[in-house]
Amino acid sequence: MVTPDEDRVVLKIGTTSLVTDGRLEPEKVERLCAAVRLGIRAGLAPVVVTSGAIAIGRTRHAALGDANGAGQQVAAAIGQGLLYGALQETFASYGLETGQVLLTPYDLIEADRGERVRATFDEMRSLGVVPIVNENDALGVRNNDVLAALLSGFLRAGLLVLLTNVPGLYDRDPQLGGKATRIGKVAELTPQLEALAGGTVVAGGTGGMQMKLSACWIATYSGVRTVIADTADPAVLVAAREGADIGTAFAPRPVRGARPDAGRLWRAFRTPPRGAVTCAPAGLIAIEHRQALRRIQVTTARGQFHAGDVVDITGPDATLLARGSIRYPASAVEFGCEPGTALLVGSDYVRIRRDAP
Ligand SMILES: N[C@@H](CCC(=O)OP(=O)(O)O)C(=O)O
Repeated sequence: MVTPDEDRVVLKIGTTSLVTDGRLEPEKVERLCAAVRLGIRAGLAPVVVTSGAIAIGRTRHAALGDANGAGQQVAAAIGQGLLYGALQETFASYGLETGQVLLTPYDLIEADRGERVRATFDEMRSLGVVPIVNENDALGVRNNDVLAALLSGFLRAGLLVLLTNVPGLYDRDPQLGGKATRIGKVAELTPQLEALAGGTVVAGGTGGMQMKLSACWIATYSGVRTVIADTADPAVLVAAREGADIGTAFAPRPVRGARPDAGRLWRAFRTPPRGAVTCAPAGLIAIEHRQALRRIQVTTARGQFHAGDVVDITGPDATLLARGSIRYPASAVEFGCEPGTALLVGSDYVRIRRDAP
């Protein structure tokens, strides 16, 4: 059992907040260092997650300008050393020792790797070394918003700050024109809110607002308060920690019992569902109480899923209630299972709505 660590904060900064035309902008790096130093002086233990390796590597090697797949991974492999080297030097000029940690989500999901990751972060903290994290992109490029969210839950951080080049989440995509209003606080992230606001694209980054909202699902379901804010202010970390009105703040989701681990959250929010099962009334109650969903509590199954695949669990009106890994293939659900067979137990799924009907 890991205890919550309110002073630990994860600060994720995107490519556009550090890099312009394929080069690190010294002023932007200084602003990041200033934010981290202010946070440390206020008693926080920041963990920095930075992007930028791919953009820097593309500029360094002419053949990689618009490469995808393995070429993009090579760009990251070239750029990562340059990115970290420059960050380490600038942080040092602010009196801060840093250490580079390259991770994949699986390092947080798989138990034995996770233990070593945790030990490294704990030791860095006790030695006053600021971790500078990036995805280990040479092995496959995913997204740092999501990695930062998984890491914040894994470390039981008190706060996740996602820095970007927009001031927060808007009630409609500002790029569509017309009046868009920043949403200051989100008490509960819902699929409806995500659909409303999720189209906002962050130029130059890999994910845009949609990816940030995926990260918000993961972090808030891990019990971590999450703030999306722009990079303009070095006081951002302290302000976010104090609950000031900056960007968009997402309240952590109250969780009954054990918080979902990184693997369950990864499956619920980042693994495309291979099918869906529809609940009968008794199934709705089972999901509401995070109990096993049994065959008799399901009316229909859709999709060609296999045992272990991720499926949506929906109400009769197709409302998404939960998502998780089903224990039986579609064929067994349709024809073979005994009525009492548990298709998913409580630790196999994450409820998506707080108040399932
Ligand atoms: N890990 C990659 C960036 C991946 C990523 O999520 O980028 P961004 O959307 O700019 O935060 C890199 O260092 O270039």
